[in-house]
Amino acid sequence: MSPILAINGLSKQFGGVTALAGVDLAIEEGEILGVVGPNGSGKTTLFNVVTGVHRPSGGTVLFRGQDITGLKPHAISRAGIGYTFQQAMAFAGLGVLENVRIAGEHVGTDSTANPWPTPQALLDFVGLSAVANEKAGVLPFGSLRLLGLALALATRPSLLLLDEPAAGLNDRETTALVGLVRQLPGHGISVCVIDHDMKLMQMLCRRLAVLDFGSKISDGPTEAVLADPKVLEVYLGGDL
Ligand SMILES: Nc1ncnc2c1ncn2[C@@H]1O[C@H](COP(=O)(O)OP(=O)(O)OP(=O)(O)O)[C@@H](O)[C@H]1O
Repeated sequence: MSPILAINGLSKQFGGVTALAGVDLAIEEGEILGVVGPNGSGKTTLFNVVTGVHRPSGGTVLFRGQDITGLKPHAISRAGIGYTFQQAMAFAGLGVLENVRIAGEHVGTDSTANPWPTPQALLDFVGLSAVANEKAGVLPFGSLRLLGLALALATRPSLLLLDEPAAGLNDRETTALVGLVRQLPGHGISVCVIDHDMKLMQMLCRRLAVLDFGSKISDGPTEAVLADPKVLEVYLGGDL
């Protein structure tokens, strides 16, 4: 099967800084792929280029075989790529359910069956039904993260990019999040996740790709990648 996302020779310069230096990466249909790497290795830039926040300096991004390189974020969202931010993004003054409703209005949909046909169904899925009518701004941090996931899912992605989804969550909240994300491929949603937490990545991902100074240095089954001498060298003295 061809990959849902094919990244070829992707590069990004910020002035004199090379954030991405010719990255090739494929995300397969139905997988949960992890992307790891030290601070500043280019992970968020990779997501920002795929989602159209930044234009690449070179290379291409194919989504389901279509060239989406350099398209605007709304066009990429409409094509079916969803994104959660490191900071949960919601309208603080609006209700939780209202936030999900609005997120679902501002995107196109593809022809795939919608596993959560209503905003309420999405809130049930992420476990926030009890606070449906609360203002988003009063939610505790962990719930705000779950709302961020619901907002991304409301855009009906077939590929979801998660940027440090468990940052700041306690163990119970992280376990809940892992349980939700693992269900996504069963709903037709492929996932690519960035995180520094290797335990989380081992729970979520059968495959990892590792970036270092903007280049991919390893890519394969999670256990093999974590034992790769090149990866161990990068993380020497770190938290691997
Ligand atoms: N908008 C920008 N302008 C200038 N430089 C940038 C910009 N965004 C990222 N960079 C630089 O590009 C490099 C890669 O940064 P990026 O945020 O992609 O790394 P990262 O792997 O996501 O890091 P972290 O794990 O700390 O989030 C860094 O040197 C960073 O300073």
